[in-house]
Amino acid sequence: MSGPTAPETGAKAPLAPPADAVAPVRHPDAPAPGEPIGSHYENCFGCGGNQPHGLHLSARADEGVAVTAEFTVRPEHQGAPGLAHGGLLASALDETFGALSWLFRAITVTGRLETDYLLPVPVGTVLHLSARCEAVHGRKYYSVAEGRLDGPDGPVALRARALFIEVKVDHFTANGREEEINAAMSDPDTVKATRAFEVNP
Ligand SMILES: CCCCCCCCCCCCCCCC(=O)SCCNC(=O)CCNC(=O)[C@H](O)C(C)(C)COP(=O)(O)OP(=O)(O)OC[C@H]1O[C@@H](n2cnc3c(N)ncnc32)[C@H](O)[C@@H]1OP(=O)(O)O
Repeated sequence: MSGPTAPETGAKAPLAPPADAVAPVRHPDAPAPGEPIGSHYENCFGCGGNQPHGLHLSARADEGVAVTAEFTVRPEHQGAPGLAHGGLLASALDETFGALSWLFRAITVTGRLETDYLLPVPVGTVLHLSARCEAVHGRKYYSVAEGRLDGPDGPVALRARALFIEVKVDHFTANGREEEINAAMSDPDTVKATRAFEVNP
């Protein structure tokens, strides 16, 4: 019987940008600093309003190529009694990194995500997240994030690095289950969010 395979080492492994990576550019049509970044999909576990047990994370554009986000840890998010599940906290970071797409206006998906857990996060906490893109290399976007307890200046509970990879809309249409793809394509809000990326390649 074969067991899990470790992540690749070598070219795919590092989360530090290569020496010839460039600084990310804030798109001229990016939301203004402080402006909310709406949900990209109502059924998204991270930001959708249609997921009763989802994170309901709300993100805002920040200065530069950066975002802030908040979510409240609820009882359905527990791992140990009264504490948030670690994988769920990684989801919150993942969603926050995903929101950076609206700043540089390219659709990106998680290639790699690394999280340091510094403090336990109790149920009831309002987790304040922030993410910033540091560098771009071709289709690869290198970013950092952190999560603080109960305020933007609260204790740091999470630190993360991520590599997101740019994809086109057909990444979703070719791979997603047909019934959800068809429903999404008939939802004007999802189509509008998708078009924003298509007309700004
Ligand atoms: C109709 C409805 C529309 C809806 C419109 C919605 C739009 C808005 C959605 C936003 C959603 C956000 C939500 C939160 C973010 C998620 O949660 S996204 C979901 C989780 N992530 C995924 O499912 C991704 C799964 N992985 C894949 O699909 C493929 O591996 C990828 C990432 C697309 C890459 O595959 P590929 O396009 O064939 O590219 P590939 O040549 O392998 O790699 C490109 C480069 O990246 C590097 N790379 C790739 N993977 C890795 C890795 N794991 N580690 C290191 N380097 C890597 C390669 O080495 C290569 O480097 P270079 O050679 O260019 O230097």
